[in-house]
Amino acid sequence: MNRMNINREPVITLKDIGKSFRVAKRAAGLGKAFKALFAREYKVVEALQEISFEIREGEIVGYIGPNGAGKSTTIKVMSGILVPDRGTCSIMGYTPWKNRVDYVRGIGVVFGQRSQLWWDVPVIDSFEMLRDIYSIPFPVYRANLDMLTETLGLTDILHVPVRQLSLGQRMRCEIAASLLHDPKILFLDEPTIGLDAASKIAVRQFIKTINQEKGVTVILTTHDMSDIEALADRILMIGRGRLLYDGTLDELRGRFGTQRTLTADFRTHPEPVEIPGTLRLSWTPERAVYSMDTEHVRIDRVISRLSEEVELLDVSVETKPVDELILRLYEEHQV
Ligand SMILES: Nc1ncnc2c1ncn2[C@@H]1O[C@H](COP(=O)(O)OP(=O)(O)OP(=O)(O)O)[C@@H](O)[C@H]1O
Repeated sequence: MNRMNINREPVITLKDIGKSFRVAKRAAGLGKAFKALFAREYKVVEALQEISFEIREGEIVGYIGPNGAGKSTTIKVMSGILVPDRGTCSIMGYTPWKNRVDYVRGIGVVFGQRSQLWWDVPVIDSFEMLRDIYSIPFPVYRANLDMLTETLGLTDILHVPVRQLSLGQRMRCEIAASLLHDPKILFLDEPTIGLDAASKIAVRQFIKTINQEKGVTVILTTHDMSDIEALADRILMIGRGRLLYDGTLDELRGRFGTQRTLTADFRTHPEPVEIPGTLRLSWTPERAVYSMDTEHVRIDRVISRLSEEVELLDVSVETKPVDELILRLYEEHQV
């Protein structure tokens, strides 16, 4: 994210948004299932409970949480697809579900699990239809199409029907489709789901570019913490419908920041070495991995203690990977 691009005024403001769903209870057993035919029982799922946050223009925000936490529901509310039960939402001055026709001209939405492209026609035909739907002036459409074709590498696939595309190719087309009308805000719901490593990197790079060069504000839900690490330095974490964390990745690192993992390579030494104050995560005759809290034990002491026992060839020290930090946060909030 380019901090210079960030405007101080919030472009998105959610206040006390709540949404519940009434879902039919599944009856267990034949007798109960038969009874349920006549008297359906329902339970209420509190998908969102008093969700409040602000996002400023130019930010890239990672919206994370375990399965069923309420991420997609929030994106649906913010993109005007779903009306919440309570609370207010103002995005670029619009209430998404009230001024939907005007509002959608300013936003782009990509649901990784669902397509906005027409399945049986070539990609370019879907793009042309979107040009009509959004009444995009021809010069704007042409310029955006050229830019998107080049940066997302679409030249060879524009004339292929969507159903023949690989997942990575389709996702690049979905992202292009969401940006043809020059939206100021982009909602991405799991944009890298199922993609191979190269496609993930390409998608991430592109998101970064449009944020930096066009100032597009990006809200991204993902289960892939490398997406978060590569793109978002602000994280909103939701669990069981409640907002549980709002902070930067660096703040999160700082919170669990004294944890380190030490990996040592050495000449063959089959017997494991215990080092007080550390937890030995693995030991093979040539490699050992220890974790430790640097508040309680000094790394140089651990290394010198180890070198008394083995002939060290290489040592590396790492902070906890982001995946682990997030897991700790989930554990802390019991979600
Ligand atoms: N249309 C619906 N009808 C009934 N329940 C729903 C509906 N949509 C969502 N829910 C429920 O609301 C809760 C939040 O769902 P949501 O899809 O927002 O979670 P999520 O964080 O996006 O999860 P995932 O990571 O699994 O996609 C879940 O308990 C889900 O079952």
